[in-house]
Amino acid sequence: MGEAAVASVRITSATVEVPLDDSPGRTRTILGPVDLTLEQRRVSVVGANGSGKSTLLRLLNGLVAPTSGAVTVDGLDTVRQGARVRRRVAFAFTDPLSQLVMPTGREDVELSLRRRHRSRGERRQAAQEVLDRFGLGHLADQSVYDLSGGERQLMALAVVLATDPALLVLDEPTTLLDRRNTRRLRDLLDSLTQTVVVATHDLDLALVAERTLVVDAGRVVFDGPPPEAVARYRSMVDES
Ligand SMILES: Nc1ncnc2c1ncn2[C@@H]1O[C@H](COP(=O)(O)OP(=O)(O)OP(=O)(O)O)[C@@H](O)[C@H]1O
Repeated sequence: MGEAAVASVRITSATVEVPLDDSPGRTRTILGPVDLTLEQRRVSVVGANGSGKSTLLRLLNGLVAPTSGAVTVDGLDTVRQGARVRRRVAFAFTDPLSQLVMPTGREDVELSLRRRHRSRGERRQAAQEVLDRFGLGHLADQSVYDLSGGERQLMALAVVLATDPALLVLDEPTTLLDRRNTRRLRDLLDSLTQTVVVATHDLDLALVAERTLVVDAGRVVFDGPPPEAVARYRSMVDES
């Protein structure tokens, strides 16, 4: 596999507001304003529960549209050019069952590959290669409901990586993984040529990045080297 170009993400004065249930017509700002240009191959995002990490991540492939401001990936606007953005940006959800829509992993990987390989035979072969690369070949035909949580999480990752996206966005990818599979996932991320943005509560995983964002109450409160970011986040947790 060749050295892929690093994806360029630009977030300009972006806010995300949601309606207030008890006050019709009024909104609450859950993120922003955020101004960021991400051009590193590995970016991690840390922050407490409810701080806004998932919302920030969801801006990157248009799953969430900014209420004000704009988000572009490689110059493509996530709202106006959403379909093109989503072909470049793969999003892996915390809950793998949000990702796995077919009865088996093999069928799910084949579904991911439907645009790339029109012929059934080619698609089957390409799917097998993806499954083998992830060490999931032996689980390919098992019902996704019968996989363990960790196996399911790895299968969901194989499904999103099958299309070879330019940018991979991972929302807490290790929550269901044991130590061995966490290490496997870390090695896998290491081996990827794609740009990866990962939100995580696993601070060891957060450290395997070139840049780390700390999110607190909807704001990016620190943006810099991972060790400093993790230290900053730890001190915030200790103070609270
Ligand atoms: N569609 C929505 N409508 C209302 N509130 C929302 C919506 N999406 C997110 N929120 C709220 O915005 C805040 C940030 O949520 P978000 O999921 O981004 O946090 P997070 O940092 O990813 O949390 P966690 O670590 O628990 O996954 C939370 O208070 C959440 O309840």
